[in-house]
Amino acid sequence: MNSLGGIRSWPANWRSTTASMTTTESVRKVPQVLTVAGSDSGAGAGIQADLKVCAARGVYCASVITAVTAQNTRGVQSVHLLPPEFISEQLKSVLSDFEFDVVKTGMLPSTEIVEVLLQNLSDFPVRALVVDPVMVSTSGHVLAGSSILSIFRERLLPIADIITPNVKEASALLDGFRIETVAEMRSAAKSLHEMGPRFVLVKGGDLPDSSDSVDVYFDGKEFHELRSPRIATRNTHGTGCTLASCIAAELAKGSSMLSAVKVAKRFVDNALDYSKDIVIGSGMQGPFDHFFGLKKDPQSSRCSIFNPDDLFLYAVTDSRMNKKWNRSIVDALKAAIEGGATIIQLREKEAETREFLEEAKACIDICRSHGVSLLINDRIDIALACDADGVHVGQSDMPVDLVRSLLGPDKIIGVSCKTPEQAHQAWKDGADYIGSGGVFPTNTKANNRTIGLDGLKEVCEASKLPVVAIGGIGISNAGSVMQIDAPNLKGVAVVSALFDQDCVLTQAKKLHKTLKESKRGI
Ligand SMILES: Cc1ncc(COP(=O)(O)OP(=O)(O)O)c(N)n1
Ligand SMILES: Cc1ncsc1CCOP(=O)(O)O
Ligand SMILES: [Mg+2]
Repeated sequence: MNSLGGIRSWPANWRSTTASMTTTESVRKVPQVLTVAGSDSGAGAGIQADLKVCAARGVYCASVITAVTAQNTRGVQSVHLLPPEFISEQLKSVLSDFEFDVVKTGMLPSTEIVEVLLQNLSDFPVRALVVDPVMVSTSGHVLAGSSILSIFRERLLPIADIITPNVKEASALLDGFRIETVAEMRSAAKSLHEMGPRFVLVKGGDLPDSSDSVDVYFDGKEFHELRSPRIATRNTHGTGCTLASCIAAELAKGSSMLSAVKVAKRFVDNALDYSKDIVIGSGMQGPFDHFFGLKKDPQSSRCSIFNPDDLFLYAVTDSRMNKKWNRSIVDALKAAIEGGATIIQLREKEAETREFLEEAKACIDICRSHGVSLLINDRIDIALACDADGVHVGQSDMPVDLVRSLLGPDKIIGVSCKTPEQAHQAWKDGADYIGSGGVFPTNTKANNRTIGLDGLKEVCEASKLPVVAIGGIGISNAGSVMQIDAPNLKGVAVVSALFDQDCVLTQAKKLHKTLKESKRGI
């Protein structure tokens, strides 16, 4: 693991060994994951889910099968374990050939199978290990009994980079520790962390009586509660395998751990939402569609991992203000994020291209390590060059349909709109959100027409996209903005309220608190 919780780097010579096997000059390394798990004949979970999510996230996935299950949407009818020697043959075969970035484990149903895995991981060290301690199927069938608990605790967990138990699995690993609240999930995450994994994600999907699905992430120092609204659907078979494999895929592409976890959670939420009404099989646990990102309808075709709730406290940077207060962009961003900023836009109106790019790269590192998206203002070329999470463009910048075709389906695109017509066009052109304002007069952007709270409301009502309000917003008036009656108004974007201030951290915290209180009051 590197300092951001990403994965270890390859030895300096890996590229030359790979290059020696090809006749072409340039070698393109494809991110690679190995899944070591059980086969699900219904293809909703297990190896089949792992292969699908990795393919959907642009990562190659090889598979070592530990057990073959006869299962469908009604449950598990039968399980056949493969002989440990043959599992070892599979492991040797692929580990001696491929250069996996990440190994992900799922169903490891016997001590002997864990032993052969450990032996092979010691013969062929890998860069990162994601352990999904699969024990019971969604339908309640035991897939790995209590006999595996001690080898998990003593030998597998200590070498894992992250473990992803649900509450039942966390409880089993902790000798039956009762987990019924988020506070108990936190205690469980802490105790599991003491067993050796570098990161722990306790999944709260099965927690009784909660309207949100809350997962608790612990890095040994800090907890993060990752919340998303529950999606009413029967099609949840394979969510655990998908989440863990998506984490593995994102790590393989170079993400930090927190960022990988956030992307994976969002991927699962989006897949569940997209597939909530599909009918496959006659049972109670249907599979979902991992390829929602490839669908034909332009509005549903984007494999977007954008979460509109991220617009809650949108920090837009300003280099003149940083100069005035004598702080670096990196320090300003760190403070804003620590104070609660949920998305960042790098708005650089003065820098030369080279300087802007260097700045963007430094900011990307900070944002990725905190799992916060970074968008670039105006400059599509800079966004492409630094692989930012997206861009924000205005009505006189590059047209949105062209931006979408240049950036592809995954990137976030925001568009400034002052009128219902512009909002409709932004949606048609494939934007993800609208920035609407100036709501109040501002000194930050010259000659900017103020639309007021009424203008904002009119845009929100016409918009099929989520909206963030901008312009002259600060602690004193953020409440009045959030209280306009518009469910798609997701937050406020601010420049001077954070960055033209003595202490960015204090202002961010105060504004975050104000926004939370006004949201509660709605
Ligand atoms: C979130 C958000 N909303 C609106 C804007 C303004 O964009 P634009 O109209 O292109 O003006 P400039 O920022 O480029 O001056 C924004 N940047 N962010
Ligand atoms: C970029 C932008 N677009 C519309 S208003 C504005 C400036 C917002 O700055 P501030 O939050 O300091 O009023
Ligand atoms: Mg612009």
